[in-house]
Amino acid sequence: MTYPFLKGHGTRNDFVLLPDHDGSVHGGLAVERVRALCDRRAGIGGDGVLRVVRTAALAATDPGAAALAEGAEWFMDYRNADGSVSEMCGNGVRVFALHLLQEGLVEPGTPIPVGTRDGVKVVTPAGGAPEDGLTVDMGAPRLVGRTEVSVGERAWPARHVDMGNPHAVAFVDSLDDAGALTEAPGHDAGVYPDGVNVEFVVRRGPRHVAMRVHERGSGETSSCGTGACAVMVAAAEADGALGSDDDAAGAAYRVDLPGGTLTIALDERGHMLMTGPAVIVARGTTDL
Ligand SMILES: N[C@@H](CCC[C@H](N)C(=O)O)C(=O)O
Repeated sequence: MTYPFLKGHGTRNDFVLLPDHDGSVHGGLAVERVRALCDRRAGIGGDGVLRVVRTAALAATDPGAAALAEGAEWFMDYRNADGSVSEMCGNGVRVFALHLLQEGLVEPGTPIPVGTRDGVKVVTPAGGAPEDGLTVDMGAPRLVGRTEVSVGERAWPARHVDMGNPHAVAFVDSLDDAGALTEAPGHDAGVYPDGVNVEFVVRRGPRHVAMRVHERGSGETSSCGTGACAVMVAAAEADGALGSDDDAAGAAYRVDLPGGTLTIALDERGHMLMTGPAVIVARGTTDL
């Protein structure tokens, strides 16, 4: 059986998109199929899969997820490259919205609500061509507690940030300190029973940071949108810019990643607004 796919990326965090509007093709998206599609040598290659399904159609197989997406016609059913499910993908949701726009599945020029397992995220073209920039209302971050991460013999204090999915943000002296990142960094399994995305961060200037990320379920990636938001809020907190006179509200942080740059601001509601590019690079059919 062959079925359609697209390939896209946001700051080089890359995804295989599977159109499955009525849920009839990939209803129970199998772990093995996700792994085969994401395989960089034997498959299409990607950090994850974005199944494009109508929320109404998802209700038949995953009523819990569909209930979280009330009000959104389209649902981003996200899987990591190892087949595991995550609540949210910040780069993925921009690519997903671009796909909806390019296929005429949503009204151009209006905000696009996208259902996710972390609720509805609203995506808006930032001005100009949508490929150049889309802004996502990522909702309010939760600063949960303090923890520790490690690579080999080295350990760092880390901030536990919940962006719908779990993050540990560690400030380091150099991005090289994290080494090759071929394995998941050590972390407290009591704090993160379902695994964690780990960000290593350095300062580049006022409201300007750079980071690397090891993603749960995908390994080191070139970018992570939820991770960049977690880093921004940890940096703003460390700057004393949360809830003070020098409030971070409205002021954007620049977050450099190996795959590009994301801009993240906190609005007056405490919601994070993440802006970055999205690209569709290929489309075709596959029998993987
Ligand atoms: N790359 C994504 C995050 C994808 C999910 C993550 N690996 C997890 O398991 O939580 C992003 O851009 O946010």
